[in-house]
Amino acid sequence: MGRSSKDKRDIYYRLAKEEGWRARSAFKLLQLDEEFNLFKGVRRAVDLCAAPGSWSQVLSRKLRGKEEKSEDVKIVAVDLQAMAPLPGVTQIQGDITKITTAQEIIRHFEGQPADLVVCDGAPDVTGLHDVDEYIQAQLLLAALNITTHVLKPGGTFVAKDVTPPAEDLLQRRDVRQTAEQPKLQHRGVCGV
Ligand SMILES: C[S@@+](CC[C@H](N)C(=O)[O-])C[C@H]1O[C@@H](n2cnc3c(N)ncnc32)[C@H](O)[C@@H]1O
Repeated sequence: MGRSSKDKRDIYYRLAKEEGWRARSAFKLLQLDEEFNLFKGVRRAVDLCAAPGSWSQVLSRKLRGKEEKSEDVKIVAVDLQAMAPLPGVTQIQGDITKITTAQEIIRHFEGQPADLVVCDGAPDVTGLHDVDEYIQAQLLLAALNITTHVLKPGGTFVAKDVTPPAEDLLQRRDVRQTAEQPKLQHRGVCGV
């Protein structure tokens, strides 16, 4: 049975279609919110590696609610790939490991730092375990570097797929961390 047939049987795949989420991964963020109350008091957020945009959809719905205009809400979404527009979400197409992309993100939060940074980054896999682990760790390092510039003290950083070296990295950066396994899939870390 092909991958897409398998996916179609997946309860979260069907639920995402029904509820209008762009990807089933929306439920990972919603589950983390149930567990950690992630969005409480959050008005400014960054979504790193955001395409096709289901986490940005969650942020848009949770932070803006039903209000047509939420002047104080700011959501910046970044990905290598272009994304279809979302209400209240500013999009940047770029590579988060590049200094120019990092600078562009940082510019959006100068003066008023973000309350929340999320990163669901997944590089293309090469099939070579060590290489893939290294690239994944580099992506997390890039996300963490950007976070140190845009996140307010006491803000929340959420990232997925942390390899053992990257966990060490978070500890070295003195980030308080909680390992969490959303019901949907993927090992993740929520640093607060
Ligand atoms: C699993 S998808 C993210 C799904 C997204 N959270 C959602 O809910 O729709 C992983 C994304 O990471 C992006 N990505 C991988 N490496 C990146 C990089 N260096 N800079 C920016 N985005 C990257 C990919 O383009 C891909 O869209």
